[in-house]
Amino acid sequence: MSLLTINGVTKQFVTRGEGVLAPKATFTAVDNVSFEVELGETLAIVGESGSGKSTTARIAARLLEPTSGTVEFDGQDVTRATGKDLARFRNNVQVVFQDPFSSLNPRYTIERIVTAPLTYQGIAPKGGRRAFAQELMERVGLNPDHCQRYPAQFSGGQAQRIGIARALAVNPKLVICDEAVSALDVSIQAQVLKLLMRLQRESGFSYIFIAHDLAVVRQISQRVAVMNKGKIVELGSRDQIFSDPQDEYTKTLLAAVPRINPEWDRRRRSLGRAREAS
Ligand SMILES: Nc1ncnc2c1ncn2[C@@H]1O[C@H](COP(=O)(O)OP(=O)(O)OP(=O)(O)O)[C@@H](O)[C@H]1O
Repeated sequence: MSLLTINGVTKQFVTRGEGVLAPKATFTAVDNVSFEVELGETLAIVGESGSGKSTTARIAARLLEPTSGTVEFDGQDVTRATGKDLARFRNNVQVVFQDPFSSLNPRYTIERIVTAPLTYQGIAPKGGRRAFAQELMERVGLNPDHCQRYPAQFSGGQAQRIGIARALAVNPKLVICDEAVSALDVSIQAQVLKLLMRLQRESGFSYIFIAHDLAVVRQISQRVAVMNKGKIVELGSRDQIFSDPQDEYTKTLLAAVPRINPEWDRRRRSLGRAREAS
């Protein structure tokens, strides 16, 4: 049985009308999308800007209700779950967003931020909040003594590690990474990717990994869904998608990946390391 099943999901938005030149209209952002995520796997969703990746992710996380179709988690239909059922689902499905700073309250200490998911649910960690926060910090490769600091005292890569620590606090079964490494420098990106892969090996949860960057997707995913204009045009194993794409749009997307100049990449990496160290 799959962990998550997205079944024929469609999401329409009604755009605000602005007079006769731009009348009110219905826009289909996600169009009859279906896929499954197995426990322990990483499914990447790729596609150009506006193709519907984030809307699909938000529906999968129940941050948005679909116009039609269903979302099943662990065999339960959670499409319109409320109350305790929704709370249980939210425990199991965590989201890591693109901009780490915008999702961390600048006025809260890291200890308060990473333990917030427990606070919402009235759970008191056994050894106390401080020890729990310190353990999470260690798991994501941050100095546990820094848990009394504030978000502004961390670099972008470190802030994203804090976002990941917060997601792990409730022991989720599925983590949705929505462009989670896109805002980071290449070398920091590589470190965070390594961290995400290590955490998955340790805890066995699944990822839905949304990204523009196909090199990143190739590194982390086992299966890839390609979206175009709200539809999944192709879904297959990573190797099939990258070595033997069937759909014309997938072929175009792969052909558009720039070739990296090794010297330029080396410089970017050392610059990134220097920034992270400072
Ligand atoms: N709340 C909303 N109201 C109206 N239109 C929306 C809303 N949210 C998203 N859209 C539109 O739906 C389409 C899909 O957006 P979505 O953010 O899912 O795409 P995306 O593939 O994630 O793009 P990006 O990579 O740029 O984040 C876009 O055309 C977007 O403008």
